[in-house]
This record gives sequence, structure tokens and C-alpha cells, in this order.
Amino acid sequence: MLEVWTTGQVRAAEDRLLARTPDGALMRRAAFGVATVVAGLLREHTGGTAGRRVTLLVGGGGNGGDALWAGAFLRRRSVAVTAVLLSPDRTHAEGLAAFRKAGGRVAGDLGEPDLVIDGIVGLSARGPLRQAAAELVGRVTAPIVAVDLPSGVDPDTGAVDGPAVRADVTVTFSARKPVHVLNTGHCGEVRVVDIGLAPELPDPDLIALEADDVGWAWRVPGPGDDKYTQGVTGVAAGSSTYPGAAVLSSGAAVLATSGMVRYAGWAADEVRGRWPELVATGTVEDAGRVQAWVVGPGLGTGQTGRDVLTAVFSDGVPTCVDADGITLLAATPSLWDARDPDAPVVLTPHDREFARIAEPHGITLGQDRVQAARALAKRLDAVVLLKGNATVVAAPDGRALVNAATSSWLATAGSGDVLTGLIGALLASGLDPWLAAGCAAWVHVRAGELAADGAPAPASLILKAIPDAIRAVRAG
Ligand SMILES: NC(=O)C1=CN([C@@H]2O[C@H](COP(=O)(O)OP(=O)(O)OC[C@H]3O[C@@H](n4cnc5c(N)ncnc54)[C@H](O)[C@@H]3O)[C@@H](O)[C@H]2O)[C@@H](O)CC1
Ligand SMILES: Nc1ncnc2c1ncn2[C@@H]1O[C@H](COP(=O)(O)OP(=O)(O)O)[C@@H](O)[C@H]1O
Ligand SMILES: [K+]
Repeated sequence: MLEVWTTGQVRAAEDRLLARTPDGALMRRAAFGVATVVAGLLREHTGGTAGRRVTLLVGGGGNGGDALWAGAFLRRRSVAVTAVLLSPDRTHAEGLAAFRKAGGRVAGDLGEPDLVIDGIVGLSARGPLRQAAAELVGRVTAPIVAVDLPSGVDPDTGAVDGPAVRADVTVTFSARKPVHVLNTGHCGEVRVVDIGLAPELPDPDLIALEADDVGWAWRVPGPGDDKYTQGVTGVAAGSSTYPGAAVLSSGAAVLATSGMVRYAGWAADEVRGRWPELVATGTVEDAGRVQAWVVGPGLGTGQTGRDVLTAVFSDGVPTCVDADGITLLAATPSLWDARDPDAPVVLTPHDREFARIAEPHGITLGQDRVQAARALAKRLDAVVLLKGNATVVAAPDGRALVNAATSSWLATAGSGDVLTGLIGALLASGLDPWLAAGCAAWVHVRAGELAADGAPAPASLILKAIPDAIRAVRAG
């Protein structure tokens, strides 16, 4: 599990650590870590460090101080280091003195570096890069190592609304910040250097699951299990217009569990034809007992959909509501009345569905996606999985996790239906609903990656890759 702290939490922890650390020691530790990573990259990509050229982009704060100290440490490895000062009158004085003393050169332009260190702005970043910094960054063609975070990206939301650094590697200090999981595209590979902050850090604000966590949580049958004890998943999805959504959701549930899957709806023949191991009926009432329902994909937004949603809620089991199910709840809030307050609900909106269901409650989807998902989860007493390149999963009790995509191949029609089926199967297995949504999102990303392997993968191929994705997390 990766732990993530807000910049506010990190600053408070740094202040406590600073108070009992000699002046400048923390910055030198941080900078030494940056220099070590940079030296490693130079050796890896150019075969050595001596005589290699590194340019520092130095802003007027502690982030620039880190870069200058890192430059001084790199000088000891005979790297030719040049610093471009973006706020010359506010440059970190000790850092600049150490840099000059080590033989670093201050210049007005980039030169032709083998590598660039972004020390423009760190924890205090506000808004996109300012013009001078943006112009300079725009001319960089060498690999970039960002100090703490890529400049121009919001540290707490990962949002970018203008020019920003796109780093190959980001070196951060003791604590991952939200940007490192919310915007992996701009951070590149994230390396965490220990500067001794851990004892001062509170509980993390966010987490990100890793393969081991997911493998551990995924229920597999034991010697005493039969098809019922592992949890039966019910899928109420699809319509005469959208039978495909039913096939995809049911299929994902079938592949995610060795227990049983029941289907209820219009597409019973199609679903049965595609998944012979599944039990299909026309209605939720006829479906028999399940331990969790999936409802919504391809359901339609008319009276039939409302009736299906009501029947599912009346069953009083954990339920994942997706797609048309969310639209129905947004349009007809009284549908919530059928919900058993003790039965967990997982909602899986994309941005437009989120807006539909959240805005009537005064919750808007701004740049802070974690905050928005948390607010809706609390308001509706439901787990909210907000889809996107970084998927956010928030629980009503405030827990939040982020699942970063490793590519964007999952942005394809029907991919969300696959995710819903995975969530349903994990809910039926009895997993905590927040964790179920997080684990499903993880395997979904992995399946998308395995299916695509560099070329577009339609949802039916993502589906096919589910067994390999589960194998991969269980092996881990
Ligand atoms: N506090 C500490 O003891 C430590 C701080 N460290 C470093 O210090 C950083 C924080 O330093 P500071 O709080 O001094 O501030 P920063 O260095 O993050 O930023 C301050 C400067 O950036 C400018 N700036 C803000 N937004 C900008 C934008 N969008 N475009 C261009 N310039 C912008 C500000 O005007 C200001 O001059 C951390 O990110 C980390 O790199 C590390 O050395 C670890 C220890
Ligand atoms: N740019 C992106 N990068 C990575 N994953 C994405 C991106 N856009 C969407 N996704 C993922 O793809 C899935 C799309 O789901 P959804 O919008 O419900 O599609 P559909 O309704 O066609 O099934 C979600 O899991 C979402 O997180
Ligand atoms: K930076």
C-alpha cells in the first residue's frame, strides 16, 4: 500500500522535524537524494557522470534550494552543472553559495544538457508555470528530473491548467503527495528519498493499493467452499437496445469469481449464450438469492429501469450502481427510498454522471476530485468510485484511495461495464465495499494493460484479460 499525505500535512511534519534538526540539514538530505538519483540516471543513459551536462531550473524558494544543493553534490562527481535562476533576487542564498563554491556555473540559458533538474517550484506551487518558466521548460528536450513534484502541477489535486513540467522521474521526500498518484502522467516514475520525516507524519490522507494488497484481498475458494459460500453475484443490466452491457458486466463477474453469477433482465438469452455457467432469468424477483447486485449498465432510463433499481434495492444486499442506474437516481431521488440503509451502495460515475447526481446536492466536480468524491460519498452514504485516468474511490467515513492508470487504453466503450462486474463479484465475496471498488479498479487497469499491449483493446478483450490480471496480482 502506498501512503499519501496532503501538502498541509507534510508542511506541518517538516516544521516539527526542522525544529529539532540543524539548520539546512533537511534540505541537504533531500538534495543529496536528488543528486544520487540523477547520477544513477546519467550512468544508466550516458555511461558515466564525469563531464556530463546537467542544467538546473531554479525558482525562488526551497525547491530551487534543493536543486542548487543537488547541483553542488553533482559537481563532486565531476558533472558540469549550470543553473538558470528564474527569480535571481529570491534565489536560495545558501544553496547558491554552495553551488558556486562547488564550481557550478550560473547562466542565462539552458545550454545543451544531458539532463535537466526542475527546481522551479515545489510545495508552494500555485497555478500553472509563469511565463518565463514556461518558455524555458518549453525548450527542454533532455530528460527532466523534477524535485519534489513537476512544476506547474497542483500538488494537492494533480490538476494542470496551463504549461507544466512533464518529468521523466520525480524525486520526492519521505512522503508522497496527492500529485504523485493523481497525475502520474506529469510525474513520470516517482522515487521517494527518506529525509527522516516518517515519525512526524500523521495518518495518511489517501492511499493507493499495490498488487500485493489486491492479491491478498481477492477471495479464492478454500477446501470448505462451494459455489454459494463464495458469494453469489447478481447482475441486473442490459436492455433490448443495449444487450452488450449485460454480456460484459456478467462476463466480468463470471471471470472474477469461482462462485455463482445470476443474471436478471432483457438480455437473458444473449447472456446465457455467452456465459453458459451463469443462471439467467427475466426479472430480479425471479433471480433467487444473491449476496450482491450490480445494476445499471445498459438498463435504460425509463420505467423499466426504475422498477429494476427498486427491486434490486429491496433485496437489501450490497449493490453497485453504474451508468443508467446513476442517471435514474439523479433524475428520481425517491428511488433511494427503497434502499436498506444497512446495505452498502457503490456508485461508479464518470464525470458527467457525477455532475448529474452530485450537483443537486451542491457538490461540483472541480479540480479537487478527491474532495468531490469524498463529499458525495458522505452525502449519499455510499462508496463513490469516480472514474478517470486516476480513479478515485471515496467511502462515506472519509477513507479515499486513488488508482492510477498506466495508460489510457481503458477509455473505450464498454470498459466501465467490465469494471462494474468486477466490483459486483468482490462485493458478493464479502469484501469491504471501498476495498472491493479499489481492488476491482486495480485489476481493471491491469487487464486493460494486458489486453492492449500497445494497441487498442475493445472491452471484450479487456474482459478476456481478467484471469491473467488476477493471476498477476495473486502471484505478487
Ligand atoms: N521546508 C523544508 O525544510 C524542506 C523543503 N524542501 C523543499 O522546499 C520546497 C518548498 O519550498 P518553498 O515553500 O520555499 O516554496 P517553493 O520552492 O515550492 O516555491 C516558492 C517559489 O515558487 C514561486 N512560484 C509559485 N508558484 C509558481 C508557479 N506556478 N510558477 C513559477 N513559480 C511559482 C513562488 O513565487 C516562490 O518564489 C519543497 O517542495 C522541497 O523541494 C526540501 O528541501 C525538504 C525540506
Ligand atoms: N483517459 C483515461 N485513462 C485511463 N482510464 C480511463 C480514461 N478514461 C476513462 N478511463 C477508464 O475507463 C473506464 C470507462 O468507463 P465508462 O466511462 O463507464 O465507459 P462505458 O460506459 O463505455 O463502459 C473507467 O474505468 C475509467 O476509469
Ligand atoms: K519542482
